[in-house]
Amino acid sequence: MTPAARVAAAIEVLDEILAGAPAEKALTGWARRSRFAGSGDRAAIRDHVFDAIRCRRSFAALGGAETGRGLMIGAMRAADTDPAALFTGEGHAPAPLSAADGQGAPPEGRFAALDCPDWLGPELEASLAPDFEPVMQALRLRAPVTLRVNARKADVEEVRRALTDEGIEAKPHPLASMALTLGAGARRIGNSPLYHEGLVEIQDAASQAVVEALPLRDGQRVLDLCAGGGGKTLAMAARAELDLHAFDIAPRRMKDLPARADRASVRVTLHDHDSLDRAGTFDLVLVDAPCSGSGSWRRTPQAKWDLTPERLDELTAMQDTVLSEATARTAQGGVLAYATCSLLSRENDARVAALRASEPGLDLQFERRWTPRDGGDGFYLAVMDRN
Ligand SMILES: C[S@@+](CC[C@H](N)C(=O)[O-])C[C@H]1O[C@@H](n2cnc3c(N)ncnc32)[C@H](O)[C@@H]1O
Repeated sequence: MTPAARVAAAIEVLDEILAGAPAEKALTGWARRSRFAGSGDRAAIRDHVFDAIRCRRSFAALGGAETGRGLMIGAMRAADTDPAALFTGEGHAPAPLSAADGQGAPPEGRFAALDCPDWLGPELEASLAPDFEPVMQALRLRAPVTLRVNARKADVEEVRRALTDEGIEAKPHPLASMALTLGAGARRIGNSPLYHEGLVEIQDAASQAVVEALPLRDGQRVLDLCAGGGGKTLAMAARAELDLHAFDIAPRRMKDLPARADRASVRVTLHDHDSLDRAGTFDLVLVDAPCSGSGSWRRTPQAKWDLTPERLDELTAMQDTVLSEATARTAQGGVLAYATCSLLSRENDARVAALRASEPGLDLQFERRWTPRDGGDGFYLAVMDRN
């Protein structure tokens, strides 16, 4: 496909997303209908689409309309490229610009220029203080692909060399000891034997840093109470000889965890409600809570625009519920760890303060925050001792 045909395809996909389709579904649907497209085309179209969703507000202003076409015109203007170069109408290119496209103008106001929803801007700014603008700018850019080397099976240097032999550039990431950030060739990682044999997992560097900060020791009985796909479960398993248990309120989210654990050569006991109730208390309980995901908006940019004040209220209520469940499952003398990939104080330290006000006997050992400026997703971690 020509560069212009890729832009035309991105416009088609973006229109579906703006009409309410989830981004992944719209991209997969387009790929199924377009067998002529190669993997390079699909990757380029995906990049156009995700870049445009991340910068939806500013690109729509620059492009003169919040449509697929307007966003792609805006994207080109944001990159100081004349859209007329690709909007030619020739072959499969988008139609030439006309009066109907409007003029476009720079986004009005600070929050619009930062691609931040107006209603959330003040709260994000209060939470991030002087980091607000640089963090919002960072959220407008693509996130790197980062691997976690499975310490049970390999070391970082050995994996880096093997990746180089496969033509995939990789370099250590400063946030976590087992993290490798991929450069050229990153898209090939899904086909790499290193991945299929469980030597590496794809995991954000700050997500790895959260697990590295946990006070894990051999022999502990540990519960990952919000296990989801098990990213942090497996990272914990690689750190120490644990008696490791996993639960998620939506059990289907854990469906790949047994196969992933096998591949990584670790053991995890999966629970349903009944077995968890019979399992007693744990030396360490990790709550990787459902949240706004504001720290990972680079990867899931649609979530930035879909979040509403009502949904944020629901999420904080869920965080309080899961934290009080987790406290009850933490042994006396044990550790309760609370993590989110949110940048909002309301979902982070404010939830910990509310919990400690209602549950006496929880001492705060430490809190840490990461933002995309550190090179990974935004994360928050609080580690508490239960006395
Ligand atoms: C941020 S995700 C977890 C991601 C996962 N830990 C990882 O590293 O891949 C939050 C998870 O919490 C689950 N969840 C929400 N409320 C819960 C509850 N009350 N108890 C247990 N899990 C819950 C959701 O289904 C979701 O899978």
